[in-house]
Amino acid sequence: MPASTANLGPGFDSIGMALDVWDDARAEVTDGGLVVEARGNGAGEVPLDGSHLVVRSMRAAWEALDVAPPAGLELRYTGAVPHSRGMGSSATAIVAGVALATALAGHELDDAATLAFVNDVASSIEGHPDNASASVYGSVTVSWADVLEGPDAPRDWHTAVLRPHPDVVPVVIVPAQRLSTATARAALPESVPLAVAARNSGRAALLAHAITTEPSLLMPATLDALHQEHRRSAYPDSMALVDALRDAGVPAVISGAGPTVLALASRFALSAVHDVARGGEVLELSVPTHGITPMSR
Ligand SMILES: Nc1ncnc2c1ncn2[C@@H]1O[C@H](COP(=O)(O)OP(=O)(O)OP(=O)(O)O)[C@@H](O)[C@H]1O
Ligand SMILES: N[C@@H](CCO)C(=O)O
Repeated sequence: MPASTANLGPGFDSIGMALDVWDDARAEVTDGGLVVEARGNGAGEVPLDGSHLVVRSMRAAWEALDVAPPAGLELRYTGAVPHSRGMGSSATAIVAGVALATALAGHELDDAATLAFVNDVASSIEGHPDNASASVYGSVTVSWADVLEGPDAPRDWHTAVLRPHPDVVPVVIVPAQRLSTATARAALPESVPLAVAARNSGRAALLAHAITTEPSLLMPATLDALHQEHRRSAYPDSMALVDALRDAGVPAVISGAGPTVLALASRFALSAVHDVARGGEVLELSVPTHGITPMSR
């Protein structure tokens, strides 16, 4: 399962993009007991019992499938996605759990209906679909729920997959600082004025056009009115870097709930990103055109 970046500016809780950093998860049914092994990012930090996020996600998937969990389970997880940085680690882990459980229940992970199920269940567990859908499908994803109103209404999540323009190079600048999504979400207002929502809708629609077809419009297309300014005090250094990159002509945003910064650089602007972002961990990535990748043993 790949990492992901969410929002891309105005696509709050809707638009995501897969990033070429991969977690690896393997599971085997056993006669009894639970064994969890965690390697790489998260090792020594995440619980190794039934409260592990992947195990919880597997249980939720079996419940949604109306399938009894097996007597025993061995889970081996190797994490490359950094935790609590804005690169979708929790969604990657949730997608892994739902995908593994669905495969163990006998469903083929390259089947469109199975992927739609994994996408729906994983997005429901995460609470918003932007990261999960990108990890499921790869590429750029636009996700929506069947219901438009009522925060507690049951949702069925759906996703359209867009192919990013080949000139768009995602560059992430990953700070050492961590920020949990829950903390970042607590900084957001309950509601916004209609005029602000309308302006943001226009930018989000423009983003879908710019990232697929006309990258020269990415600067106006990545301007967000819903979340970044409200969270500025939670990641002041990242916002200063976003501002500096935009001043240098590079479309830059906060990646997900931060504090990682995402620059959507054209191939010609990569040196500008490196000049402005000097000091941070700068990773030039690609966008995988596939998400969950089943591997035979
Ligand atoms: N591979 C994993 N195994 C177990 N738990 C994980 C794993 N990956 C993430 N988590 C849990 O999710 C938490 C991070 O989730 P959080 O939503 O705060 O950040 P994120 O998903 O990395 O960033 P963002 O949602 O902004 O992209 C970790 O602290 C850990 O509890
Ligand atoms: N849309 C989410 C992404 C992080 O999980 C947010 O910004 O809170």
